[in-house]
Order: sequence, then C-alpha cells, then structure tokens
Amino acid sequence: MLRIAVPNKGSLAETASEMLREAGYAGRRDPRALTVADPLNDVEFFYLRPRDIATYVGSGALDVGVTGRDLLLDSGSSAQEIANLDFADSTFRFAGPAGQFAELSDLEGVRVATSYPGLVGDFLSRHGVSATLVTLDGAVESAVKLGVADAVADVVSTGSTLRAQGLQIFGPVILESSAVLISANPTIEGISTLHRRLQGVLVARQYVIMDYDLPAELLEQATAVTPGLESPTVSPLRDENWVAVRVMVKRVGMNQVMDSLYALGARAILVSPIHAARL
Ligand SMILES: Nc1ncnc2c1ncn2[C@@H]1O[C@H](COP(=O)(O)OP(=O)(O)OP(=O)(O)O)[C@@H](O)[C@H]1O
Ligand SMILES: O=P(O)(O)OC[C@H]1O[C@H](OP(=O)(O)OP(=O)(O)O)[C@H](O)[C@@H]1O
Ligand SMILES: [Mg+2]
Repeated sequence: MLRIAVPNKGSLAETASEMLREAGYAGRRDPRALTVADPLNDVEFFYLRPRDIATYVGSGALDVGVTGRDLLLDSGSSAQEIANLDFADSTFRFAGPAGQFAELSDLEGVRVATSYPGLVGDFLSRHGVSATLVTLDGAVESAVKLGVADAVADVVSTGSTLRAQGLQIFGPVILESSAVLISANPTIEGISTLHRRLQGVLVARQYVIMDYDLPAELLEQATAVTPGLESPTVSPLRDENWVAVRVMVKRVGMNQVMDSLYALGARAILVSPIHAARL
C-alpha cells in the first residue's frame, strides 16, 4: 500500500486534495481526519503540515508526498522532486524598506527575517554574504516595521503583502517555487501510477479539445496554428474539399487560436473540456 503525504492546511492544501480527488482517489470526509485509507487504489493518505512533509518523506516513513519546492529545500531532506504540480507558484525574494537596499551585498552584517532559514542561509553562504537570520513563523513582512529585522526573505506571489508594509524587492531571485511531488525513492511501486494520474489531471486542467472544419488545402497552415501534442487527427467530410480536425489546445489563449483559425478559413470551431487524460 502506497503511503502518501498530503498538506492539511495552508496554500497547498485545497488544490492538492482537489487534484487527488480528480485523479480518482478517496478524499477526507471528516476535514479533521489525519489519515484516510483508500483500499480500492491501494493507497493510504496522511494529512500533515506542509512544512513537515519533506521530513516524513525524506526519512522513508512515507513513500511520496505533495509539498512546496521552497519547503523541500528549506528542510534539507534527502527527498527529491519527481514532478512539478504547477500550482501555488511563487518566487522567494529579499525585500527591504524602499530605497535602503539595492543588491545582495547590502545584506552583509544586517538582520534578515525569514521562515525559511535553511533555504536563505544556504543561499547567502553560497554567495559569500554573512547576515544574521531572524527566524519567524509567519507574517515576516511585519518584522522590519516592528524593529526585529532590517530586511526580509519570503514567499512573494502578487507582491501586495510586501507593498502594504512599505517593502521593496531587491537582489537576485532566491528560488522559483511551486507545488511538487517528492519521494526519497521514486522507484517504489505505485508512485509512477500516482504520478501519471496527477499528470492526467494537469492535462485536463490546462488543455481543451478543439474541433473544426477546414478547406482541405489549408491543412498545413492550420496545423501550424494548432500542432497538437503529437499531431492533429484529420477526418474526411462528405464534401471532399473539406476535412474535420481534432486537436488538443492550451486553455490559456484558446480564444486567440479560435480567432486565427477563423481568419484562416476554418468554420464550426468547437471547444470541449477534457475530463481525464493519460498521455
Ligand atoms: N501567497 C502565496 N501564493 C502562492 N504560494 C504560496 C503563497 N503563500 C505560500 N505559498 C506556498 O505555500 C507553501 C507554504 O505552505 P504553508 O501551508 O506552510 O504556508 P502558508 O500557505 O503560508 O500557510 P500558513 O502560513 O498559514 O501556515 C510554500 O510552498 C509556499 O511557497
Ligand atoms: O505576494 P502576496 O500575494 O502578497 O503573497 C505572499 C504572502 O503570502 C504568504 O503569506 P500567508 O498568508 O501564508 O501568511 P504567513 O506570512 O503567515 O505565512 C507569504 O508568506 C507572503 O506573506
Ligand atoms: Mg504562510
């Protein structure tokens, strides 16, 4: 039975559980349950703090888990990233009071507040900067105003939390993060099925099926607009000057693709969602 760690709280929890449900696994009926058995799929879920997941998976106590790339690196765990799950995208950045810091070397000797001392400490030492880390649990952006640090290093998504505290990003990007699937031993039986199922959910979320009718002589030009993942399916129509094309298209930008196809001469352009996929 594959033992899977799932975030129980925070930014990762809801989407992780949603993706697993869409992939056909049992979810939590009781939102406070710590474990859920799913004998039909031969897996058992353990709902844990996202920060702790890399520790459980790295030690081999659990086989595989969902966490953030930033949390994995911060933990120093020996678990490896086996797939990008493409949600909870963020960047990890330094920030300070507007105008006070311009580059990384300005951090020499100052106090930097963070909830990710492992990640930030490694980054600073790799770049030869020595600063004093002030480790906080959260709401790190308040640390400067409250006088316990001179700068911060934290997760940035829209940047509105930083702005609201009068802080400005500076220096290099510490890390581009997102939710990831991790394991200490990716060859464990069952992990590849879980991985493929989650990839299927990502495809179903990111792509649509596009069908259209097209004068046959325009097929090369239309294929340049919608190349598909491998190659479009082309079927004959009763009118032999026309063909029907079926192809996968990225959901983002699909309206521009429809406009381009229409301008080229395609008609009856239809879009349908993908409910599940195995590529
Ligand atoms: N605003 C955000 N946008 C995108 N990802 C985020 C955001 N805040 C945190 N994350 C990501 O969520 C993960 C942290 O999850 P965690 O549950 O520890 O923190 P949280 O969502 O900040 O919850 P809390 O701080 O309330 O415990 C990290 O991988 C981090 O990059
Ligand atoms: O760039 P933004 O879109 O503003 O998002 C970034 C903020 O979101 C997270 O905070 P969270 O709400 O999890 O609170 P926390 O600081 O207590 O972790 C993160 O720690 C940042 O503070
Ligand atoms: Mg947080």
